[in-house]
Amino acid sequence: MTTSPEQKTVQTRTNAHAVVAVHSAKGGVGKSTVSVNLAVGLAQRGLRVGLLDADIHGPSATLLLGNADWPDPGPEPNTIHPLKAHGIHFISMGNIANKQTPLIWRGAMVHNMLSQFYSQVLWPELDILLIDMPPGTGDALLTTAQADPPSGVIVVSTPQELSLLDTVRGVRAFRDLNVPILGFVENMSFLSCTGCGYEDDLFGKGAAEAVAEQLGFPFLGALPIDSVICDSGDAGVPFVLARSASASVQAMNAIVDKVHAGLDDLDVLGAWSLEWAELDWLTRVAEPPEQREAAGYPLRALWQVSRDELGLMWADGTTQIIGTRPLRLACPCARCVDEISGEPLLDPDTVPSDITLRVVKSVGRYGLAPVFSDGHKSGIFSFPYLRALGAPG
Ligand SMILES: Nc1ncnc2c1ncn2[C@@H]1O[C@H](COP(=O)(O)OP(=O)(O)OP(=O)(O)O)[C@@H](O)[C@H]1O
Repeated sequence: MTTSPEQKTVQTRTNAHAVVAVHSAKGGVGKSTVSVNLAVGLAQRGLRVGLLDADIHGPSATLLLGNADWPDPGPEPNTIHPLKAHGIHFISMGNIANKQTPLIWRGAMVHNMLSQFYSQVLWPELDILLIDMPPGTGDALLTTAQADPPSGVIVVSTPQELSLLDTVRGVRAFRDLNVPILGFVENMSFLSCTGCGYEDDLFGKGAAEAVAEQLGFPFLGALPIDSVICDSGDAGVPFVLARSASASVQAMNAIVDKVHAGLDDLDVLGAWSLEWAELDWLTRVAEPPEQREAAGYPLRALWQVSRDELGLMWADGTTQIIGTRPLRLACPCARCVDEISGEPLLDPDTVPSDITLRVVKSVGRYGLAPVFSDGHKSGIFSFPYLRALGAPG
């Protein structure tokens, strides 16, 4: 994965309690099919769901959701409203590009377009924003991580050896960005004969599950090869909406239930944050929901000590005070630290001496994501990393 010089901080208007990426390192394995059905399935369970189709070269959401309308313009120049379909909000290049437009774009153009999906789409408040990632581990992955660091990633793979090799590569890329893997979905797992029910393990059913187990990640479920999945995709009606007892609909619903339960476990839906203030900072204290402490959450409170100092109280009662500039200089994200060598990439002279914070958001159960006043926000600071940053105050 490379950082091109054109890449800049991405401003975002996303307004979601949780951002979850759906990724497959290999193309055509059914990642968009899983994304769309997961989004609609979670909406059926009462969540406010958005879907950002980040596959700029090969957008699918427009077709799979059956809405090819142009987005309505927003009240401010260069802003648009997301589209709606089957109870979710979504945006896709397929709703913006002319069908005849060849989508052969350079990395920087993809980055710019994707950044606009974050900065110019007027997302409503969402419980969860799913990002349908393009295949591979290219620039889109970095743009996504910079714009709004995902709380987790769902990995989609078919069971073939070749697909799994790529999948492991993709998992490493997310691990380097400190994004936790929420689980694996095995698509096109087997072929079931609608006549006699005979199952043909065409590609080696269970291989993706075995890899998930080997790597220590949850397995979310397997989807069969089913013409209903393909036909409903072509018809723009997600198959999870079918009121049928078919094996694929049941399997998809089981996957949605597991993801839903996983979001609760990760506490991403009960996300909390601390808004920073220029004045009046003594009133700025944020406390995580009480039940978290019982569940072993390591942080008891977060507060603004002064204009440029952040206070943390850990569950064992110790407090720690960290200056906002040292915090910015310690950012562990892929733009500030070389992913492979671990060498620092951030030039300290580029960090303003009077830097402060705008907001500090919780990320799952494992850390905090600060948004700094210079616009930088791609760093996820795990709790152990934060604790190691400074002696208790
Ligand atoms: N389990 C399945 N059974 C039958 N057809 C499927 C299944 N999963 C996906 N498909 C079909 O395979 C095609 C590719 O699926 P999809 O677009 O979801 O893959 P993708 O991984 O997102 O592709 P891309 O790499 O282009 O982003 C679509 O026509 C879809 O309907």
